[in-house]
Amino acid sequence: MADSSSFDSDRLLAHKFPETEYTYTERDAALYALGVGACARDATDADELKYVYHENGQQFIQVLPTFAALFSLGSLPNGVHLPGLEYDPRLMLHGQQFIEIYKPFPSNARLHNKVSLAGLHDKGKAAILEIETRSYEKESGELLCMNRTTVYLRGAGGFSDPSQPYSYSSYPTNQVSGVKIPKVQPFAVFEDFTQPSQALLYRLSGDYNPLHSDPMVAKVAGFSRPILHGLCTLGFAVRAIIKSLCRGDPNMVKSIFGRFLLHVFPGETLVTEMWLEGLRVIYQATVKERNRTVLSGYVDLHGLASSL
Ligand SMILES: CCC/C=C/C(=O)SCCNC(=O)CCNC(=O)[C@H](O)C(C)(C)COP(=O)([O-])OP(=O)([O-])OC[C@H]1O[C@@H](n2cnc3c(N)ncnc32)[C@H](O)[C@@H]1OP(=O)([O-])[O-]
Repeated sequence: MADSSSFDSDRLLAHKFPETEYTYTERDAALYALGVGACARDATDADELKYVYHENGQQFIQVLPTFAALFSLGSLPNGVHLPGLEYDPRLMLHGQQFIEIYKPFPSNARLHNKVSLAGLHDKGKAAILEIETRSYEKESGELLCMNRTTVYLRGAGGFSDPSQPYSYSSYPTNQVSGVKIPKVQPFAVFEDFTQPSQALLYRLSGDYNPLHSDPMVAKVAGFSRPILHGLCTLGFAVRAIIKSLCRGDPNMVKSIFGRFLLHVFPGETLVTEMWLEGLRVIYQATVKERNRTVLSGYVDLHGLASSL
Protein backbone atom coordinates (compact mmCIF):
# COMPACT_ATOMS: atom_id res chain seq x y z
CA MET A 1 0.00 0.00 0.00
CA ALA A 2 1.34 3.44 -0.92
CA ASP A 3 2.07 6.15 1.63
CA SER A 4 -0.53 8.95 1.32
CA SER A 5 1.83 11.55 2.79
CA SER A 6 4.20 11.36 -0.20
CA PHE A 7 1.49 11.85 -2.85
CA ASP A 8 1.32 15.29 -4.41
CA SER A 9 -1.23 15.45 -7.23
CA ASP A 10 -0.19 18.97 -8.29
CA ARG A 11 3.39 17.87 -8.86
CA LEU A 12 2.26 14.81 -10.78
CA LEU A 13 -0.15 16.76 -13.00
CA ALA A 14 2.53 19.37 -13.70
CA HIS A 15 5.00 16.67 -14.71
CA LYS A 16 6.24 17.09 -18.27
CA PHE A 17 6.93 13.82 -20.00
CA PRO A 18 9.89 13.87 -22.35
CA GLU A 19 9.00 13.76 -26.05
CA THR A 20 10.22 10.62 -27.73
CA GLU A 21 11.07 9.41 -31.22
CA TYR A 22 10.24 6.16 -32.93
CA THR A 23 11.57 5.00 -36.27
CA TYR A 24 10.42 1.83 -38.00
CA THR A 25 11.20 0.05 -41.22
CA GLU A 26 9.42 -2.60 -43.29
CA ARG A 27 11.41 -5.20 -41.37
CA ASP A 28 9.95 -4.00 -38.06
CA ALA A 29 6.39 -4.07 -39.43
CA ALA A 30 6.88 -7.61 -40.78
CA LEU A 31 8.53 -8.87 -37.55
CA TYR A 32 5.61 -7.43 -35.57
CA ALA A 33 3.08 -9.17 -37.85
CA LEU A 34 4.82 -12.52 -37.27
CA GLY A 35 4.84 -11.75 -33.53
CA VAL A 36 1.04 -11.48 -33.47
CA GLY A 37 0.63 -14.72 -35.38
CA ALA A 38 0.29 -13.60 -39.03
CA CYS A 39 0.92 -16.51 -41.41
CA ALA A 40 1.50 -18.95 -38.51
CA ARG A 41 -1.19 -21.30 -39.79
CA ASP A 42 -0.69 -20.75 -43.50
CA ALA A 43 2.35 -19.02 -44.97
CA THR A 44 0.54 -18.55 -48.29
CA ASP A 45 -2.63 -16.92 -46.90
CA ALA A 46 -2.97 -13.78 -49.07
CA ASP A 47 -4.89 -11.97 -46.30
CA GLU A 48 -1.82 -12.19 -44.09
CA LEU A 49 1.18 -12.59 -46.37
CA LYS A 50 0.82 -8.90 -47.33
CA TYR A 51 1.94 -7.96 -43.79
CA VAL A 52 5.28 -9.68 -44.27
CA TYR A 53 6.00 -9.89 -48.00
CA HIS A 54 5.13 -8.10 -51.23
CA GLU A 55 6.09 -9.34 -54.67
CA ASN A 56 7.00 -5.80 -55.82
CA GLY A 57 9.19 -5.06 -52.82
CA GLN A 58 8.95 -4.69 -49.08
CA GLN A 59 7.98 -1.00 -49.31
CA PHE A 60 4.52 -2.24 -50.44
CA ILE A 61 3.79 -4.41 -47.42
CA GLN A 62 0.81 -3.40 -45.30
CA VAL A 63 0.98 -2.56 -41.62
CA LEU A 64 -1.39 -3.94 -38.99
CA PRO A 65 -3.22 -1.18 -37.08
CA THR A 66 -2.16 -2.61 -33.69
CA PHE A 67 1.46 -1.95 -34.72
CA ALA A 68 0.64 1.57 -33.46
CA ALA A 69 0.91 0.33 -29.88
CA LEU A 70 4.67 -0.05 -30.30
CA PHE A 71 5.03 3.71 -30.82
CA SER A 72 4.03 4.24 -27.20
CA LEU A 73 6.54 1.80 -25.70
CA GLY A 74 9.04 4.54 -24.90
CA SER A 75 6.35 6.51 -23.05
CA LEU A 76 5.75 3.88 -20.39
CA PRO A 77 7.02 4.64 -16.94
CA ASN A 78 8.94 1.38 -16.60
CA GLY A 79 11.38 2.25 -13.84
CA VAL A 80 10.91 5.99 -14.50
CA HIS A 81 10.26 8.07 -11.40
CA LEU A 82 6.96 9.94 -11.47
CA PRO A 83 6.76 12.64 -8.81
CA GLY A 84 4.49 11.73 -5.91
CA LEU A 85 3.69 8.19 -7.09
CA GLU A 86 5.49 5.22 -5.57
CA TYR A 87 5.17 1.81 -7.19
CA ASP A 88 7.02 -1.43 -7.75
CA PRO A 89 7.60 -1.79 -11.52
CA ARG A 90 7.76 -5.59 -11.12
CA LEU A 91 4.07 -5.61 -10.16
CA MET A 92 2.87 -3.52 -13.13
CA LEU A 93 0.32 -5.10 -15.44
CA HIS A 94 -1.00 -3.73 -18.68
CA GLY A 95 -4.66 -2.90 -18.01
CA GLN A 96 -6.05 -1.39 -21.19
CA GLN A 97 -5.06 0.03 -24.57
CA PHE A 98 -6.96 2.53 -26.69
CA ILE A 99 -5.71 3.39 -30.17
CA GLU A 100 -7.06 5.94 -32.65
CA ILE A 101 -5.73 5.83 -36.19
CA TYR A 102 -5.90 8.99 -38.29
CA LYS A 103 -4.30 7.74 -41.52
CA PRO A 104 -3.05 4.42 -42.89
CA PHE A 105 0.41 3.52 -41.68
CA PRO A 106 3.22 3.74 -44.22
CA SER A 107 5.52 0.72 -44.41
CA ASN A 108 8.30 2.79 -42.81
CA ALA A 109 8.32 6.08 -40.92
CA ARG A 110 10.12 8.39 -38.56
CA LEU A 111 7.83 9.53 -35.76
CA HIS A 112 7.84 12.16 -33.09
CA ASN A 113 5.79 11.35 -29.94
CA LYS A 114 4.16 13.82 -27.60
CA VAL A 115 3.44 12.18 -24.26
CA SER A 116 1.08 13.30 -21.50
CA LEU A 117 -0.68 12.04 -18.41
CA ALA A 118 -4.26 11.05 -19.30
CA GLY A 119 -5.39 9.64 -15.98
CA LEU A 120 -4.57 8.52 -12.48
CA HIS A 121 -6.96 6.66 -10.18
CA ASP A 122 -6.57 5.36 -6.65
CA LYS A 123 -8.30 1.96 -6.42
CA GLY A 124 -7.08 1.14 -2.92
CA LYS A 125 -5.27 -2.12 -3.67
CA ALA A 126 -3.89 -0.66 -6.92
CA ALA A 127 -3.25 2.57 -8.76
CA ILE A 128 -4.30 3.01 -12.38
CA LEU A 129 -2.09 5.21 -14.50
CA GLU A 130 -2.96 6.31 -18.03
CA ILE A 131 -0.45 7.70 -20.47
CA GLU A 132 -1.37 9.26 -23.81
CA THR A 133 1.03 9.27 -26.74
CA ARG A 134 0.37 11.25 -29.92
CA SER A 135 2.56 10.16 -32.82
CA TYR A 136 3.39 12.62 -35.62
CA GLU A 137 5.20 11.83 -38.85
CA LYS A 138 8.46 13.72 -38.69
CA GLU A 139 8.58 14.73 -42.34
CA SER A 140 5.00 15.98 -42.82
CA GLY A 141 4.24 16.84 -39.19
CA GLU A 142 0.90 15.01 -39.65
CA LEU A 143 -0.71 13.23 -36.71
CA LEU A 144 -0.68 9.50 -37.47
CA CYS A 145 -2.26 7.97 -34.36
CA MET A 146 -2.90 8.23 -30.65
CA ASN A 147 -2.35 5.57 -27.99
CA ARG A 148 -3.77 5.66 -24.50
CA THR A 149 -2.06 3.08 -22.34
CA THR A 150 -3.55 2.10 -18.98
CA VAL A 151 -1.18 0.52 -16.52
CA TYR A 152 -2.45 -1.34 -13.45
CA LEU A 153 0.02 -0.81 -10.61
CA ARG A 154 -0.61 -3.51 -8.03
CA GLY A 155 0.12 -2.43 -4.46
CA ALA A 156 0.41 1.27 -5.39
CA GLY A 157 -3.11 2.36 -4.40
CA GLY A 158 -4.13 3.89 -1.11
CA PHE A 159 -2.17 7.09 -1.77
CA SER A 160 -5.20 9.36 -1.23
CA ASP A 161 -7.99 9.82 1.30
CA PRO A 162 -9.99 6.51 1.22
CA SER A 163 -13.27 8.40 1.73
CA GLN A 164 -12.55 10.36 -1.49
CA PRO A 165 -10.17 8.27 -3.58
CA TYR A 166 -8.21 10.34 -6.08
CA SER A 167 -9.39 10.10 -9.70
CA TYR A 168 -8.20 12.26 -12.60
CA SER A 169 -9.02 11.85 -16.33
CA SER A 170 -8.16 14.17 -19.18
CA TYR A 171 -10.71 12.55 -21.54
CA PRO A 172 -14.38 11.43 -21.56
CA THR A 173 -14.35 8.21 -19.52
CA ASN A 174 -17.10 6.56 -21.60
CA GLN A 175 -14.55 6.35 -24.45
CA VAL A 176 -12.81 3.46 -22.75
CA SER A 177 -15.23 1.91 -20.31
CA GLY A 178 -15.55 -1.88 -20.21
CA VAL A 179 -17.82 -3.28 -22.93
CA LYS A 180 -21.06 -5.23 -22.43
CA ILE A 181 -20.89 -8.52 -24.26
CA PRO A 182 -24.19 -9.18 -26.12
CA LYS A 183 -26.18 -12.16 -24.89
CA VAL A 184 -26.70 -13.51 -28.42
CA GLN A 185 -24.59 -15.81 -30.56
CA PRO A 186 -21.52 -14.02 -31.96
CA PHE A 187 -21.58 -12.86 -35.59
CA ALA A 188 -18.18 -14.45 -36.16
CA VAL A 189 -15.71 -16.60 -34.25
CA PHE A 190 -12.03 -17.06 -35.02
CA GLU A 191 -9.79 -19.62 -33.33
CA ASP A 192 -6.03 -19.21 -33.35
CA PHE A 193 -3.13 -20.74 -31.47
CA THR A 194 -0.21 -18.94 -29.89
CA GLN A 195 3.18 -20.67 -29.94
CA PRO A 196 5.03 -21.59 -26.73
CA SER A 197 7.71 -19.18 -28.04
CA GLN A 198 5.18 -16.42 -28.89
CA ALA A 199 6.34 -13.94 -26.24
CA LEU A 200 9.99 -14.56 -27.13
CA LEU A 201 9.21 -13.67 -30.74
CA TYR A 202 6.93 -10.75 -29.89
CA ARG A 203 9.49 -9.12 -27.55
CA LEU A 204 11.83 -8.62 -30.51
CA SER A 205 9.42 -5.87 -31.58
CA GLY A 206 10.76 -3.82 -28.67
CA ASP A 207 8.92 -4.77 -25.48
CA TYR A 208 11.72 -6.35 -23.47
CA ASN A 209 9.95 -6.51 -20.10
CA PRO A 210 11.41 -9.73 -18.54
CA LEU A 211 7.93 -10.63 -17.21
CA HIS A 212 7.46 -12.19 -20.65
CA SER A 213 10.74 -14.08 -20.91
CA ASP A 214 12.32 -14.68 -17.50
CA PRO A 215 10.81 -17.47 -15.33
CA MET A 216 12.19 -15.95 -12.09
CA VAL A 217 10.81 -12.47 -12.84
CA ALA A 218 7.43 -14.03 -13.71
CA LYS A 219 7.43 -15.85 -10.33
CA VAL A 220 8.13 -12.61 -8.41
CA ALA A 221 5.19 -11.05 -10.29
CA GLY A 222 2.94 -13.94 -9.17
CA PHE A 223 2.85 -16.14 -12.30
CA SER A 224 3.94 -19.77 -12.64
CA ARG A 225 5.79 -18.91 -15.86
CA PRO A 226 6.31 -15.95 -18.24
CA ILE A 227 3.06 -14.55 -19.62
CA LEU A 228 2.21 -13.19 -23.02
CA HIS A 229 2.40 -9.43 -23.63
CA GLY A 230 -1.12 -7.96 -23.43
CA LEU A 231 -0.46 -6.13 -26.67
CA CYS A 232 0.38 -9.44 -28.37
CA THR A 233 -3.04 -10.83 -27.34
CA LEU A 234 -4.63 -7.60 -28.63
CA GLY A 235 -2.74 -8.04 -31.92
CA PHE A 236 -4.14 -11.58 -32.30
CA ALA A 237 -7.71 -10.40 -31.60
CA VAL A 238 -7.64 -7.43 -33.98
CA ARG A 239 -6.02 -9.53 -36.72
CA ALA A 240 -8.90 -12.00 -36.26
CA ILE A 241 -11.42 -9.14 -36.67
CA ILE A 242 -9.72 -7.82 -39.82
CA LYS A 243 -9.71 -11.31 -41.27
CA SER A 244 -13.30 -12.15 -40.33
CA LEU A 245 -15.10 -8.82 -40.82
CA CYS A 246 -12.90 -6.52 -42.94
CA ARG A 247 -12.08 -8.90 -45.80
CA GLY A 248 -8.47 -8.66 -44.71
CA ASP A 249 -8.23 -4.87 -45.17
CA PRO A 250 -6.33 -3.37 -42.19
CA ASN A 251 -7.23 0.18 -43.27
CA MET A 252 -10.89 -0.40 -42.32
CA VAL A 253 -9.93 0.00 -38.66
CA LYS A 254 -10.54 3.43 -37.16
CA SER A 255 -10.03 2.84 -33.44
CA ILE A 256 -9.34 -0.02 -31.07
CA PHE A 257 -10.08 -0.54 -27.40
CA GLY A 258 -9.06 -3.54 -25.31
CA ARG A 259 -9.17 -4.34 -21.59
CA PHE A 260 -6.88 -7.10 -20.37
CA LEU A 261 -8.93 -9.22 -18.00
CA LEU A 262 -6.56 -12.09 -17.33
CA HIS A 263 -3.05 -13.17 -18.32
CA VAL A 264 -2.40 -15.53 -21.25
CA PHE A 265 0.35 -18.15 -21.22
CA PRO A 266 2.26 -18.53 -24.50
CA GLY A 267 1.10 -21.71 -26.23
CA GLU A 268 -2.56 -21.27 -25.33
CA THR A 269 -5.38 -21.17 -27.90
CA LEU A 270 -7.24 -17.88 -28.34
CA VAL A 271 -10.85 -17.86 -29.46
CA THR A 272 -12.03 -14.40 -30.57
CA GLU A 273 -15.81 -13.88 -30.67
CA MET A 274 -17.22 -10.84 -32.50
CA TRP A 275 -20.57 -9.05 -32.52
CA LEU A 276 -21.50 -6.25 -34.93
CA GLU A 277 -23.29 -3.15 -33.61
CA GLY A 278 -23.42 -0.75 -36.56
CA LEU A 279 -19.83 0.08 -37.37
CA ARG A 280 -18.64 -1.15 -33.97
CA VAL A 281 -17.29 -4.65 -33.46
CA ILE A 282 -17.62 -5.78 -29.86
CA TYR A 283 -15.23 -8.63 -29.21
CA GLN A 284 -13.88 -10.89 -26.52
CA ALA A 285 -10.98 -13.31 -26.56
CA THR A 286 -11.06 -16.49 -24.49
CA VAL A 287 -8.31 -18.97 -23.70
CA LYS A 288 -9.77 -22.28 -24.86
CA GLU A 289 -7.73 -24.52 -22.54
CA ARG A 290 -8.86 -22.69 -19.36
CA ASN A 291 -12.21 -21.41 -20.70
CA ARG A 292 -11.40 -17.95 -19.32
CA THR A 293 -12.00 -14.62 -21.04
CA VAL A 294 -8.72 -12.73 -21.17
CA LEU A 295 -9.53 -9.65 -23.25
CA SER A 296 -12.61 -7.70 -24.28
CA GLY A 297 -13.20 -4.46 -26.10
CA TYR A 298 -14.34 -2.92 -29.33
CA VAL A 299 -13.03 -1.97 -32.75
CA ASP A 300 -14.65 0.88 -34.67
CA LEU A 301 -14.60 0.51 -38.45
CA HIS A 302 -14.74 3.08 -41.28
CA GLY A 303 -17.27 0.91 -43.09
CA LEU A 304 -18.48 -2.63 -43.49
CA ALA A 305 -17.22 -5.10 -46.07
CA SER A 306 -19.92 -5.41 -48.76
CA SER A 307 -20.03 -9.19 -48.27
CA LEU A 308 -21.33 -8.91 -44.67
C1 LIG B 1 2.65 -2.12 -19.25
C2 LIG B 1 3.17 -2.77 -18.01
C3 LIG B 1 3.97 -4.04 -18.22
C4 LIG B 1 3.11 -5.23 -18.45
C5 LIG B 1 2.85 -5.63 -19.70
C6 LIG B 1 1.92 -6.72 -19.95
O1 LIG B 1 1.67 -7.02 -21.08
S1 LIG B 1 1.17 -7.58 -18.63
C7 LIG B 1 0.12 -8.78 -19.47
C8 LIG B 1 -1.19 -8.23 -19.88
N1 LIG B 1 -2.03 -7.86 -18.77
C9 LIG B 1 -2.59 -8.77 -17.95
O2 LIG B 1 -2.38 -9.96 -18.07
C10 LIG B 1 -3.53 -8.26 -16.90
C11 LIG B 1 -4.80 -9.06 -16.90
N2 LIG B 1 -5.75 -8.52 -15.96
C12 LIG B 1 -5.73 -8.86 -14.65
O3 LIG B 1 -4.95 -9.68 -14.20
C13 LIG B 1 -6.74 -8.19 -13.76
O4 LIG B 1 -7.79 -7.68 -14.53
C14 LIG B 1 -6.12 -7.00 -12.94
C15 LIG B 1 -5.04 -7.58 -11.98
C16 LIG B 1 -5.51 -5.95 -13.86
C17 LIG B 1 -7.23 -6.36 -12.11
O5 LIG B 1 -7.90 -7.35 -11.41
P1 LIG B 1 -8.42 -7.08 -9.93
O6 LIG B 1 -9.20 -8.27 -9.53
O7 LIG B 1 -7.28 -6.63 -9.07
O8 LIG B 1 -9.37 -5.82 -10.20
P2 LIG B 1 -10.88 -5.61 -9.75
O9 LIG B 1 -11.80 -6.37 -10.65
O10 LIG B 1 -11.00 -5.85 -8.27
O11 LIG B 1 -11.06 -4.06 -10.06
C18 LIG B 1 -10.40 -3.06 -9.30
C19 LIG B 1 -10.59 -1.74 -10.01
O12 LIG B 1 -9.72 -1.69 -11.15
C20 LIG B 1 -10.47 -1.58 -12.36
N3 LIG B 1 -9.88 -2.52 -13.31
C21 LIG B 1 -9.94 -3.86 -13.25
N4 LIG B 1 -9.26 -4.40 -14.26
C22 LIG B 1 -8.78 -3.35 -15.00
C23 LIG B 1 -8.03 -3.29 -16.17
N5 LIG B 1 -7.63 -4.39 -16.82
N6 LIG B 1 -7.71 -2.08 -16.65
C24 LIG B 1 -8.14 -0.97 -16.03
N7 LIG B 1 -8.87 -0.98 -14.89
C25 LIG B 1 -9.17 -2.16 -14.37
C26 LIG B 1 -11.90 -1.96 -12.02
O13 LIG B 1 -12.81 -1.27 -12.85
C27 LIG B 1 -12.00 -1.55 -10.57
O14 LIG B 1 -12.32 -0.18 -10.45
P3 LIG B 1 -13.80 0.25 -9.97
O15 LIG B 1 -14.74 -0.36 -10.98
O16 LIG B 1 -13.92 -0.34 -8.61
O17 LIG B 1 -13.78 1.75 -10.00
